[in-house]
Amino acid sequence: QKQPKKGQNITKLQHYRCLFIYLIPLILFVCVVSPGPGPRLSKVNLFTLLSLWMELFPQEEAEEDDNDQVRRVGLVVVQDTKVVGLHCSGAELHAGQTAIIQHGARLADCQLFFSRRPCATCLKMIINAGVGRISFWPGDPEISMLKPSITEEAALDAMATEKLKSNSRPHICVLLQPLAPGLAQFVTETSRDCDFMQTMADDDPTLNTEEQRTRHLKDFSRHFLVGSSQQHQEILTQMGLENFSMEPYFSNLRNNMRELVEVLATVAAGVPRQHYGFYRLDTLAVNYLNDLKRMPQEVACHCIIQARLLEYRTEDPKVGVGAVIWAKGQLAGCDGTGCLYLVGCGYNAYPAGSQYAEYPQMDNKQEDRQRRKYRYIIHAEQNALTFRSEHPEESTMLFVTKCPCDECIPLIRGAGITHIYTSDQDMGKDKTDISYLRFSSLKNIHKFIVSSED
Ligand SMILES: O=c1ccn([C@H]2C[C@H](O)[C@@H](COP(=O)(O)OP(=O)(O)OP(=O)(O)O)O2)c(=O)[nH]1
Repeated sequence: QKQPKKGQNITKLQHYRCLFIYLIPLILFVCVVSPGPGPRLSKVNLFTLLSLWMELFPQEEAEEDDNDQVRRVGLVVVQDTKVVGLHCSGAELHAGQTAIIQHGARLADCQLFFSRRPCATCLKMIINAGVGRISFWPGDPEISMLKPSITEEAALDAMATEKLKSNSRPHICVLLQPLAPGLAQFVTETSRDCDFMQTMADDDPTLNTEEQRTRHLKDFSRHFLVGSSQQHQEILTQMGLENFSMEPYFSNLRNNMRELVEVLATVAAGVPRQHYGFYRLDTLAVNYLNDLKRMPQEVACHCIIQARLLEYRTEDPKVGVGAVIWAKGQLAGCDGTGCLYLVGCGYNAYPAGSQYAEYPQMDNKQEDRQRRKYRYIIHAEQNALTFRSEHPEESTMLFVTKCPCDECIPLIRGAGITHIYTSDQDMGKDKTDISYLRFSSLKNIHKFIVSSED
């Protein structure tokens, strides 16, 4: 057997030394010094998740009857990649009809994300309004094929929908994407450590998200997934999606659907319920009942979870922030949201259109202040206010996952926000480039922070 020459061994040794001296520090530099953004939700998946979550918007009326064949639907209206409407079915109007009533001809060239394939009655009006693209979650459709079983009504609706689909100008499709690698794990970790959980864990160290997540997962799976593969394949075929009902597409589709439902359950579990809720900052217990009348706790939690979903589009490598603005109109009732309507929403990110790493990404631990992110990043509230689609005169509520900073307070006041729902993490802190000193003394705006009931 040929022995390696002495010189060859030295070369190998040098090679390994080079690896230690140059390569490993380089890898560490890339990972630690310039962390880059964590895994992000794709826009398509964010809109899909928001549509599923809108389907579960808390309702004043009795819960849906198990035998009712028309199922509730959530809907997200997107214009130029910005969310301009969040809707859900109410007692009288379906989500699609509500969007027509609220946006009318402004729906032209919008994209619609439905939590179920809409019924023919909604679809014909949506197509007529000139919508650009319609995407739906490929579970049981609005006119249920599962409840109680495929009846004449569901079959007729499926046929009419097919005809409308094939004759229409807008592209009607299923848009689902696999989650970015590592995102599920990232969502689990950040939900466990998010500001809402941390605030509560200070009072109650036994609090953990796992139990709540398991409960949500069970409920949401029952709601959004079709239990048996065979039934799901039948539904897809009835809806003209026979390609999806074949392998390997079918397994991929079910897997993507399951993953998204898991993300929704995890994010929702990051906002504690039961003994916790949003209470007025200055007079916590005194106004408890009044506050409940103003905004039911379930609705406040629902909106903050929308903001938490938006967080996962952040471009800040360290902290994601999401914000949603809703207003309370005069006319209650036609929509499943009562008299609430969306004003705008956003997350923290670098100026629209900028390239990755074009601007500094470091925090205030970086000594060179020029390399810090703060003068470049647009805050979640700033994006929500900039791209708001309505400018209401009435009660306007901001739901934001981080206490608004001093840079945002004058903007919030100037935009006429009347109520803020947030967490008190960082409140009162001054971190040189960003400070949170003005929120607690902000006057004439009702402030609610998450805390325990007592
Ligand atoms: O009202 C606010 C406040 C902050 N941000 C965003 C901007 C920025 O992207 C990030 C700053 O967060 P933080 O104050 O936590 O600073 P940090 O330096 O990232 O973290 P640390 O808490 O370690 O100082 O949060 C908002 O979107 N809205």
